Amino acid sequence: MSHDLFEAARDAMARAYAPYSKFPVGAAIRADDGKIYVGANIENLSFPQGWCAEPTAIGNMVMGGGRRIVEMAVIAEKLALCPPCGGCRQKIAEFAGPETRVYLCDEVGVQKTMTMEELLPFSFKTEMLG
Ligand SMILES: O=c1ccn([C@H]2C[C@H](O)[C@@H](CO)O2)c(=O)[nH]1
Ligand SMILES: [Zn+2]
Repeated sequence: MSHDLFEAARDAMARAYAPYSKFPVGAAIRADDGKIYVGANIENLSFPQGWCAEPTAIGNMVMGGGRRIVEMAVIAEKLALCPPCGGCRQKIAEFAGPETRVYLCDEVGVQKTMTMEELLPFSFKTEMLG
């Protein structure tokens, strides 16, 4: 992964709105249009109404004209690694393939690389709709 994706995720993390958890998360997507789309978690006083960094980045990608995730970086301030939560894995999978790589980063750089198949094995597939 090139350094620009990591730096984009780190910059996005700095813009997180996480006054309740104090757990800022940043995400950066390199999309099929060649652009980088970023997101951070955005919390709410009504706690369940807040959302994760990954869907912010996905929303920015879709609205910006990107359609597929080529690769993605996720970073959190307080953990060595921030594995995407279950809901985020399903959301990422919608725009990714089994070999799409997700880079789990700390403030130094990429610490772990995972494929979507590793993050979300035996996932619900469109074929199952019949
Ligand atoms: O994959 C994840 C997991 C958690 N969070 C956010 C949600 C919440 O604002 C904070 C603490 O759970 O971290 C993310 O952004 N992405
Ligand atoms: Zn999540």
